[in-house]
Amino acid sequence: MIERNDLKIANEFYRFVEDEALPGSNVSNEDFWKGFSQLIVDMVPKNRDLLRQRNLLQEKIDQWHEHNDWSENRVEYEVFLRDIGYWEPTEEPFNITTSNVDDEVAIQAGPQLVVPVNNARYALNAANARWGSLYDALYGTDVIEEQHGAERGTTYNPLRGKKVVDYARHFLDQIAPLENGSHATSTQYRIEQNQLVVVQGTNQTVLSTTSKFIGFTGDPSSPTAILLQNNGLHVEIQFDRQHPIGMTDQAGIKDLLIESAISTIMDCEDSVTAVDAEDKVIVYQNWLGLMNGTLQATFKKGQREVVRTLNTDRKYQTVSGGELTLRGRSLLLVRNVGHLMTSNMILDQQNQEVPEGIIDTVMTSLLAKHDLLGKGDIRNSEKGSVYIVKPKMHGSAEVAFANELFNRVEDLLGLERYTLKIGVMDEERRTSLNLENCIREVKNRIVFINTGFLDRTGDEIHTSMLAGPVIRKNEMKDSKWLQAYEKSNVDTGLNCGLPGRAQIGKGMWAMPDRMKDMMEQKVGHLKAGGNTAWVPSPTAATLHALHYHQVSVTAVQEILKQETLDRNADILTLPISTEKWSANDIQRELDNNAQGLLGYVVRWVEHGIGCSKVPDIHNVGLMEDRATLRISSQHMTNWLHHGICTDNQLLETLKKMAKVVDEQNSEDPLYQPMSSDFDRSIAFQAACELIFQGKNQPNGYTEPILHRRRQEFKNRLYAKN
Ligand SMILES: CC(=O)SCCNC(=O)CCNC(=O)[C@H](O)C(C)(C)COP(=O)(O)OP(=O)(O)OC[C@H]1O[C@@H](n2cnc3c(N)ncnc32)[C@H](O)[C@@H]1OP(=O)(O)O
Ligand SMILES: O=CC(=O)O
Ligand SMILES: [Mg+2]
Repeated sequence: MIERNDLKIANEFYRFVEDEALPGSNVSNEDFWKGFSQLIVDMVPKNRDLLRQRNLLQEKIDQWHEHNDWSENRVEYEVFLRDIGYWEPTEEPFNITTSNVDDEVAIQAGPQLVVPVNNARYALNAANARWGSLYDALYGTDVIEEQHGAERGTTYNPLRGKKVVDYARHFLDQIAPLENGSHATSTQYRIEQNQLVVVQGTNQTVLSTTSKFIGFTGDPSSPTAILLQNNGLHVEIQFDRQHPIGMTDQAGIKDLLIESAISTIMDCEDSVTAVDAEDKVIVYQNWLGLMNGTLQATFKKGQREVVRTLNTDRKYQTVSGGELTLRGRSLLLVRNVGHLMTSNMILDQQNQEVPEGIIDTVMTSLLAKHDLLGKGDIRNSEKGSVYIVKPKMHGSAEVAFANELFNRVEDLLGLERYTLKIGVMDEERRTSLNLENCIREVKNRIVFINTGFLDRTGDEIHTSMLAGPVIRKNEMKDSKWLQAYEKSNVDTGLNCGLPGRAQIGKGMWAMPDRMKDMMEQKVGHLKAGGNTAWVPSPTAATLHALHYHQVSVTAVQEILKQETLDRNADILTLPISTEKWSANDIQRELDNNAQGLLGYVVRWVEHGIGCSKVPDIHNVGLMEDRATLRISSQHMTNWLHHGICTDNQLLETLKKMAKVVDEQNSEDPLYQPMSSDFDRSIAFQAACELIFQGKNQPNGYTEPILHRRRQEFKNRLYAKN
């Protein structure tokens, strides 16, 4: 540890700050450490008080459930929540005033990709996922069904290829219909007298709405690309008659390039494993590389060595002879960790670990200053803003704390007030109930609210742990509280004037391989008023982008604004079940939760991987992160507490499913089977602790156990080496 300004700082982190973060930031080392130290003195006690308040409220809620039956006393329950200050009084209506927001957040409706920022290869891929190939996204996923000769196979399947092309032509007909005929029969595209002319054999036609054609590349008589715009999003038709696909296409089309991940969240939180200075420096280094444009990843794909860097912008000629530049990369936001955890990277004046959320805000802002100063060739925010997503806040006092922290960090780094923007995750019940007050606390800097329904489900289970046994996991998405929460979130966002300044976001699609289902269901997010929604991969971003061409979210929001909603109806309908499940149903539920939990935890604790695709018992690969772990662990804790299962049954289930997970990972040479020694397996012990100690975990969070167990595993590794 290095001692500086009354702080003890882990050497690795200190060197990163001194050698990489501060140089070029226009902040002197002296001012930085002095200011950071004072910020810690002032802010840490407030952070601790907020956590104490969380615990106090949870204790009161637990006591209430011990003495009352919620289903018989619903009104009393609501009064009680108000009395203890869990449910806050509302004040006068207001509108947010956030300014200098990039169009990607303020105006354009489209997909939001999330990626663990500590994985440079994925992070670069995500930043570049602003544009994606529709042909690849269709050919490579189940959107085109694998049947009747259209299977993927090992070599190119022309029948599957034809289905892809048909789908894409149909999409063009939807977003840019022709005055006559269909894109399906087009044989040539060219530009004549500033118009896009579409030839169909001996006939020619134009677009029904000619203004949808906004640019091109190449020769007007034989362009290499045609740029269309619809609902504020772009699509590029690409031509190349020498290309293997283009040469088989009657119009020479080789692909449709879709504007896809309009924004991307670089995640430092639930998809990341970072438990010490060594891990955190990688997180910060990657974010710095994205902010100054120098991030690079070199890796092998098959036999090929790939060097991945950030894409440059895209240039077109306009119809009127000018030049048009479109951004080649997603607008990047960064998700900090929440208020809960502390980090051994910095010890404060009392030798206590400093809250990691405070360090994250200081560091991710300092690193983003490299973008604001615009020294590199590549810019993130053209409007000079830094976009920080703040997760897991409980109620308006915690949001007010974040606001104060942001003020302090702006002062520390010499940034103008409200340069630091905030995205508020609506993912704890105390925030859902008090969302309007939460938004008010950051009304000058808020750029999004987002229904993080996964954490929100975990919080729902933990908060009402003592109220009764919860419904089965898969029933949650149709439950009353969840529907009410989603509606209330949109309604609050509209009433606080978010459209035009900030996003109203919807949650993650957690089945990365089920793209056909996503195409059928995720359009619902737009119809419910969300102008962005989370996707787990670039391919999902490209496919989900099609929804924003089909539905104008602006029009939907206009209609919703006219409606009046009783925001509170059903939001406090607890997901408690009175069903008598069969022994078989109970076992299947336990098996499913245990498999997902173990499959995720083993990779977290022993491999340092914070987001994984883990098969459920139906063999559907599910995106698992810390929020889904919070659900599965709390669910099992709840059933155990209410005697739906016994300790022994749970332990035997975990042992049985550990063998299944071991089998699933058997091809990984670095994998250590849990079942070879359950007592010695740190991952297995972590899994048990998450469930058997689940009632005592703060708000049901999994971080404290995961971090401790990962540190234990790392120590064992270092001791061995
Ligand atoms: C509740 C919440 O908080 S949700 C937010 C947290 N969740 C996330 O951030 C989800 C992020 N997604 C992921 O981490 C991954 O998609 C997973 C773990 C779900 C699946 O990963 P894998 O099993 O490796 O995916 P798969 O093998 O199908 O695809 C890998 C390819 O897709 C790319 N890819 C997958 N996900 C992403 C992503 N989110 N961003 C960028 N690229 C991605 C990889 O770069 C890789 O391509 P490459 O070989 O060209 O580099
Ligand atoms: O962060 C997202 C969630 O669903 O939780
Ligand atoms: Mg979350």
